[in-house]
Amino acid sequence: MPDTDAPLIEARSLSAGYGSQPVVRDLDLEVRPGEVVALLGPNGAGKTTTLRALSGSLAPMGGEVRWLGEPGRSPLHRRARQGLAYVGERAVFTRLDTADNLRVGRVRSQQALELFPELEKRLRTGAGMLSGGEQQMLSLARALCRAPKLLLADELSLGLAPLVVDRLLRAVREAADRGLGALLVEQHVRKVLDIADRVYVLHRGRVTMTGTPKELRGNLDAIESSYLAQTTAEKTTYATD
Ligand SMILES: Nc1ncnc2c1ncn2[C@@H]1O[C@H](COP(=O)(O)OP(=O)(O)OP(=O)(O)O)[C@@H](O)[C@H]1O
Repeated sequence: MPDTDAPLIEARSLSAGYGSQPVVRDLDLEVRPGEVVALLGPNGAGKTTTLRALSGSLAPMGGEVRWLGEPGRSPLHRRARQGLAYVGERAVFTRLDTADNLRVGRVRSQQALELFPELEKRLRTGAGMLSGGEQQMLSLARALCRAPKLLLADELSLGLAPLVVDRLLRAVREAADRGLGALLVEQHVRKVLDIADRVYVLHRGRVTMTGTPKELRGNLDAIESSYLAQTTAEKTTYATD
């Protein structure tokens, strides 16, 4: 009998990067069905690189990624057919209207509207004219309505208003409650901890903390100040350049 709780995706001692330079080193991480996992860390920590290596769009430099229990590399398009959804920057066709964006994504409008009724009055609006939040609802609807097994999402809420962030995160939580596994890279630390089951904190390419949100709550200030420290360090570097 198949193990329904088996990890959808697993990284074991994963190293990944660009050229000969690893950005992420010795990373162990997994996502199981029904759980929302948050991947946190300051700018440049290697979060996007991790997602790219997990998705199959970046080859590991060391260690391995197992997708649906299988080791070895398969390209993103094949993983997509097998149930992996990747939502990065607002992935909408700006010259098409909302309804056509859904059609191209092979999603029925009705199904998308059940997820985000807000889009109903925007079905005939060009996606380029939608607000950032509406564009991200459209991207997420296209991903979730195809009933993926695993969602990898890179900063879903970048630059969006807090209420819209809540709305998007709630949609992911509800999909996870129906069996989706989700790995979310998020800058909204406190908001994502409200919906996450587990958290990994990445710093300079290594996991520095992992646990449940409850276990990490005591370290929230340290996590957030590592983001600020990064920003301050960058500013300092620029100032002395
Ligand atoms: N295509 C690339 N080629 C070379 N180096 C890259 C490339 N993409 C990212 N990097 C470098 O890898 C490091 C980690 O970047 P990555 O985007 O994974 O971090 P991140 O944690 O997602 O940060 P951010 O929150 O700023 O997106 C950075 O130093 C970045 O400059």
